[in-house]
Amino acid sequence: MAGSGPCAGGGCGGLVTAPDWKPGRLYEAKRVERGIRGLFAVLWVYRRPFLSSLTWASLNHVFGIAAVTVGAYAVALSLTGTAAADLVWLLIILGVLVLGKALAAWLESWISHELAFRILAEVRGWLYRATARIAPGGLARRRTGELASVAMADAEALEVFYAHTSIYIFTTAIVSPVVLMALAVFSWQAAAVTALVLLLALALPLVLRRLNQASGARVRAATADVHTQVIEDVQGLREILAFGLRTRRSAALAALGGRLVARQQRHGVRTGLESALTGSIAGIGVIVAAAVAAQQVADGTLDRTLFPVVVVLAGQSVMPALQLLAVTRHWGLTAAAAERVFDLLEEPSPVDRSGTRTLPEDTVPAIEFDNVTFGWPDTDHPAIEQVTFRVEPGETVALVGHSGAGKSTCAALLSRYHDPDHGVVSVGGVDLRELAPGELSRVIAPVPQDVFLFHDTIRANLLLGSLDGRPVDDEALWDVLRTARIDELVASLPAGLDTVVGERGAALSGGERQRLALARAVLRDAPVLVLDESVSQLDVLSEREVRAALDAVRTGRTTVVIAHRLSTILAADRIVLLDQGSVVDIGTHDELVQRSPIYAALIEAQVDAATDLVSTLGEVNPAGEEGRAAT
Ligand SMILES: Nc1ncnc2c1ncn2[C@@H]1O[C@H](COP(=O)(O)OP(=O)(O)OP(=O)(O)O)[C@@H](O)[C@H]1O
Repeated sequence: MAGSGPCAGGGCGGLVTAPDWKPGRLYEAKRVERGIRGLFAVLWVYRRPFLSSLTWASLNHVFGIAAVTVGAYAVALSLTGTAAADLVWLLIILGVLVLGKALAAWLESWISHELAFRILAEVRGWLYRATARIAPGGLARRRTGELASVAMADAEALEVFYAHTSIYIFTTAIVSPVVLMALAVFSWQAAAVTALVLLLALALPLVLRRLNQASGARVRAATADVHTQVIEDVQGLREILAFGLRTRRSAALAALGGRLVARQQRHGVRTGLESALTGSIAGIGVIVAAAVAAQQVADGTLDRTLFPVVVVLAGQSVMPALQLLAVTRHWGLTAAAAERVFDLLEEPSPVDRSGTRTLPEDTVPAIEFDNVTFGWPDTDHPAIEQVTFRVEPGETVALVGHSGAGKSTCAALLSRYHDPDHGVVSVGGVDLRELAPGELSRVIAPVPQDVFLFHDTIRANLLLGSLDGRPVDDEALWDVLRTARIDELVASLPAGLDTVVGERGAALSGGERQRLALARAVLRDAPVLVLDESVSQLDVLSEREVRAALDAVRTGRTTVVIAHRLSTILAADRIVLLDQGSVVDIGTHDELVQRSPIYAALIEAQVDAATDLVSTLGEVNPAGEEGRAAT
């Protein structure tokens, strides 16, 4: 887009590009609602192309009004007996004005739409960066569908404002007074009547603004609900089919759709009525102005050849306002969409990222929780309380405890999804809050339970681990695959590294996804690994492979693993035992078995589960062992 059109080069190409959302000067004005202030603040950023668009829009009006006025004057002259030859010069002027109007209309439409689409693209970029800034901690309260609705539908709804409303506001403010002044030259009485009626017509939407915005907000909220449910239903399609929920979910979606239609209808009827009313007021004003002018002609205070000119000018002075009033129908929706967009843009990050400290490269740091207390937002009790433990450089520590003990909360604090309410989490002796933004991801590689793989090739998914997107050759990729014990599988795939893994890695098994995630972490070469072990059952072979991969990957790294399986617990150097958010013991497996009844109970439960599994397998296939022994 940058290379073509009137926006290229000196036009929109010369735009001030805003790398991140920074409220403009106009934004500081507190008199108007935040969403609307935000809209104008963005316009301030793009003031140069906007001014260009506004100039062409004003010229479009001026040429149009002049053309109609000249035409009306020519008609009046011909009716009063002026020879056709004497009207030629008027017709030439008329032709020039008509051509000028066409050119101005074309340029106005071109620039204003290109400007609007550029702004929408920029707003989408800002929204994306805002989402990344507050993620993942700040996103917990928002549903994916709602976010998608803001980023797509609400952002899209701003187009009307940037391509039309903003221009019409200014053309009304510029053109109408100029035309009224021209009208006053011929009849100040007609000008006064028209001005009064114009103010009345414009005041109505302003007076009803709050009503309009409230009904617009209801429509946008209902739209977001529909989007959210559609996206959730697509994401949860497997569960919907598996549990036979199709009819129930369709009915719920239909109900949401019905509510949206009802709200849109009410909004449409209300705003339509408002438009009709304001249009009628303006129309009646022109009729009254014409009546005033007719009386002046009858009194002899206005030349009869100027009567059509007065009527035309009165009509044309309200034209920009009528255009504006036509789009103010959308105002409530635009304002509500803007409110939602700026809500997200300005949502504060749950963590302050202004730290500047770095850690020396090529060192393996220790991890320390020092008296850490943290409660999740919107909860009334801490998830972990006064947690203190240290993981020495190169050591593997397993966090162990019943469900809800606080293991994942510790991992979330280590990845800085949130900051502790009290106490300090540090790496290499540096409080995580003091680390420079990129440093945390250089030093700590998280391997989550629900590994996310993009619908892309194995190579592309692996390269996500490359620091700052540095190029990595195939040999290095095979090395990390070997370390994570997944090289043989990748080599056996028809397209090798170029095999597409499917949406969310659907073409791979749970164990393979985890090993790929481990390979990605190895590629990052972060000295600290935080692994949230999958709770879902892997088959014995997969578990063994993941186990071997983890053993290889954790060598030479400080590793914190949220352990759910006995084999992982046994492989750790030390164990931190959590219970109800507190550390109740720290030690080796042997030490804890000896002295901690909670730990002993946990291990017993694991052993019982394993025994149950073995006996179930025995019942299903009593000859299995012998059969295998014989082969
Ligand atoms: N995102 C969240 N928002 C609110 N509360 C949360 C959130 N995540 C965890 N909690 C709460 O914090 C407490 C500790 O949960 P946490 O997930 O850390 O335990 P866990 O030991 O990892 O459990 P599990 O083994 O079941 O994953 C629980 O009371 C849980 O309900």
